Amino acid sequence: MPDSISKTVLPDGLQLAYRRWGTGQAAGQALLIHPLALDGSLWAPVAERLAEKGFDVVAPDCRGHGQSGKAPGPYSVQQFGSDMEALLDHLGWEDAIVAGCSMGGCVAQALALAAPRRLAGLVLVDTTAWYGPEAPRNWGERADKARTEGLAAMSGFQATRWFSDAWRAANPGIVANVTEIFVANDLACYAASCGMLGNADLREGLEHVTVPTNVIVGEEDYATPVSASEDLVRRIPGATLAVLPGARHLTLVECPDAVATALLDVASLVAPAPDRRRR
Ligand SMILES: O=C(O)CC1=CCC(=O)O1
Repeated sequence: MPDSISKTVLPDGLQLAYRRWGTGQAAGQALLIHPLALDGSLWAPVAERLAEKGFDVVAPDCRGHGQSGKAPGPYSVQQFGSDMEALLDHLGWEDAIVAGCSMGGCVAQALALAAPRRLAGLVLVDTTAWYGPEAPRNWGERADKARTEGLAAMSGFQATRWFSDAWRAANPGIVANVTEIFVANDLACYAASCGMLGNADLREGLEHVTVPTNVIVGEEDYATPVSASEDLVRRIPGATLAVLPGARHLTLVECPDAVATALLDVASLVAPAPDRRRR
């Protein structure tokens, strides 16, 4: 369980909710950004492992998600990234190791491009820099399906995208919890988030990322396949790739040990604070 659930007010007046583990601990600071139509609670298994190692960990609910304000769209990954920067300001964190899964990975990249000094390290989990030329149409169709059929009708499709067959069979309670979070989404915010991903293109500028970066992906991820992670590794100087055998899209839930290890590995490469300030 997180130590607390808090809210801050963003510059446009919207409330941003966040969970925090290991409050004030000094081993490092980690900001964890969740996937589409889910919330910061998805990071709990990873956050608990980091807090056990002395990290101060925060996982927000992005705008339009979870307990954060339901601003109308359109949304952009740049807006979500600037929300994260406002959260860092609120926390008094000059920088943090920033990890994002799927949509959260796109937001983490947007933050890295817009405000590179706010990152001490970067961990990109089951994500992509670009969903490809068909993305606006594909994500538009996903939003239309949600509007016409409702999110509950999509939950079976989502569960098979999120988790491997064996893991779903072994963990029905967790699958039910994640599905419950998905189904509770505000439809307009879900559609705006789909539109955001359809338009997201973070490819330009990733060659300038200088912080230690780990990219991690499930071997069976067909939402953001291994090739998308390989592309990230080609673009980001010095980035390393871990492919998790047998796992699918939500490795933060399916393989929390591996994802926590990816964060700790990045933390071990982070320069001391005075050197980071000089960047
Ligand atoms: O495609 C999916 O269903 C999964 C997904 C895409 C973006 C995200 O955050 O989750």
